[in-house]
Amino acid sequence: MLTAYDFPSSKQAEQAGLDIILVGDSLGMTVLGYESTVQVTLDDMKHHGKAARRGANDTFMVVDMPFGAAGVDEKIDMQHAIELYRETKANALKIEGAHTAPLIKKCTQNGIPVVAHLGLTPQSFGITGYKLQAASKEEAETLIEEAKLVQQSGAVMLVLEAIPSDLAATISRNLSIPVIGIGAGADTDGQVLVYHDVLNYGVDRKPKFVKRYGDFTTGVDALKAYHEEVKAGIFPSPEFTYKKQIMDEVDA
Ligand SMILES: Nc1nc(=O)c2c([nH]1)NC[C@@H]1CN(c3ccc(C(=O)N[C@@H](CCC(=O)O)C(=O)O)cc3)CN21
Ligand SMILES: CC(C)C(=O)C(=O)O
Ligand SMILES: [Mg+2]
Repeated sequence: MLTAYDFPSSKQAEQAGLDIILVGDSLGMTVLGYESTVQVTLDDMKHHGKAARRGANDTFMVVDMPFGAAGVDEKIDMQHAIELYRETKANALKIEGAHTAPLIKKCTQNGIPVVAHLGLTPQSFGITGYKLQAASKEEAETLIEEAKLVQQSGAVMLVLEAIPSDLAATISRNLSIPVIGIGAGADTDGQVLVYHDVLNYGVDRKPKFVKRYGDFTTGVDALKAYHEEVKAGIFPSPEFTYKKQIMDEVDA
């Protein structure tokens, strides 16, 4: 699983054969320049989800429910879920936190597949910070119970973020649904990373769990070359110019 947030990135993910595209609310930080995912709105997610779908019609696409849109008031949450699912043509919605178990159940009953997200849930960074979760025995036991709860509530998949790898392995073994890890070690059923982290594209922090497979910072060199060539009169050369044909016959 890889995040993608727009038409070209989802098209690339589909061309690369990724199994699942996640239109993550991390888009707030990677493409909108917000300080956290807390600024991301339902409209942001609809806008990007629709664009991502247009680039990848044949790939399973998960869209994040943003901060404040889920886990607050079940009636209103359901309206948000229905709108987001319908408008983006997502295959599933992802919802953070075990407190949303009743919403997972309601969505499932109404035909919306839900991906649960436990461990580090970035929408709660104000409470938890961005750090390893479930590091104590008590917290590990709580997380195991929460994972069972979201599965029982109907979740079709679980994302586990920033937890000890042995705990993630145990949860993956104990659940029947696929478990996708990020910063959760090698023993989950799948992995997810953020597009901009994988390609080193405009991100300045690198969490421990990020491996870079490409380097989009070369884009800056390309932009410099373009700028220099225009200033030096090198671009546009004849090969990039439409031919002269009018002015020979025009009185000016
Ligand atoms: N570009 C990007 N990649 C992500 O993986 C990501 C986002 N954005 N935005 C939403 C959340 C936030 N995430 C984050 C953000 C920061 C750390 C981080 O700095 N972790 C530190 C550990 C800090 C500590 O333990 O005190 C690290 O070095 O891994 C981790 C996950 C994961 N998600
Ligand atoms: C990091 C993944 C799991 C996510 O939720 C996101 O990209 O928003
Ligand atoms: Mg997210």
